[in-house]
Amino acid sequence: DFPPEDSGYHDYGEIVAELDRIASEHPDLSDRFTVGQTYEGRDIPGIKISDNAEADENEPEVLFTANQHAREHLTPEMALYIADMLTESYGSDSRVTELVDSREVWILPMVNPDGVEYDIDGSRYRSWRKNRQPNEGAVGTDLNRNWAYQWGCCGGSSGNPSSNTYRGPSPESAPEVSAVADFVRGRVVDGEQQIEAHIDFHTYSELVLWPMGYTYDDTGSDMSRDAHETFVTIGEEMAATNDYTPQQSSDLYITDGSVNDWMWAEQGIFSFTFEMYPESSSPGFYPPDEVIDRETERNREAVLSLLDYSDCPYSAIGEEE
Ligand SMILES: CC(C)C[C@H](NS(N)(=O)=O)C(=O)O
Ligand SMILES: [Zn+2]
Repeated sequence: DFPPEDSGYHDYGEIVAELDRIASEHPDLSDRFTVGQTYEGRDIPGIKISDNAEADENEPEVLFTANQHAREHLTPEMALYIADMLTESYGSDSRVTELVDSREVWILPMVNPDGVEYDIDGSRYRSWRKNRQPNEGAVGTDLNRNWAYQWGCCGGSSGNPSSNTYRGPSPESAPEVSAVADFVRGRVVDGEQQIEAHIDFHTYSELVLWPMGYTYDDTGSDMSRDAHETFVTIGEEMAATNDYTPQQSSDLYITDGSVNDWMWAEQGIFSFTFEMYPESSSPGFYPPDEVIDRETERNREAVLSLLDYSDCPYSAIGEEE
């Protein structure tokens, strides 16, 4: 568990309990689900938020994922905030009500629970990033280098099992990545991916990032000019609401096998990364729990804006689909 002074953060059991609480308090607006198991056998928990949540209605879908990286403990709090905000404000905030009625929202607050539990199970934080899957002589695959698009292509990951950016022995070798990827592939209905947009929450640096990550090029065979313009327009609009810095992922550094590149290039999903608070290494990965409310609420408008655009992202640049 977290130390007493950080008891505001939720460990794996507490995240599951919170999702169960939300589902029991709002049975008409939510549906609990699991996308699969981690290496150590934990269920990867999820909640769907929508009116008639149990039904698959023909509405645009949006996915929020968090905690690919174990030590980034502010990120499951962000995902929990979204689930709470959408259910609590339903019926009182007309914008939220409209969005919940017309969208289907999938939330996976803790994609790497094995890593999270390992990070917090000692007398001090371990600064653990990867999952807990053993490799040759070292433990852990970096989930955000294990996705199957351009995996290991471009020097944006490591082939050394002890590296913190170890890409794994093969794409989707991490059960956590294959479980989430399978869930997303499962949202292709009659050949059409129902998920339109996605945010993967990380810490830290206060950035809004969009693909591609494996190349510095703005456009190419996997990123048309219209798609690039749409990413930039929506990304900059979201950054204007939370005062993060908007940029292409590769402007930060080259990554290969990242979730954003796979979501966009393989599934056509407008996929972003939010690097949350703080801006710099103090307090870095372990801000005090007093910042949770402020730093999750800070992204409220950005989340609502993406939900808005999800019925037609290209409308951001005045185009039809
Ligand atoms: C999304 C990418 C470009 C940045 C991310 N940074 S983090 N969250 O690991 O510090 C990462 O290295 O995976
Ligand atoms: Zn991260």
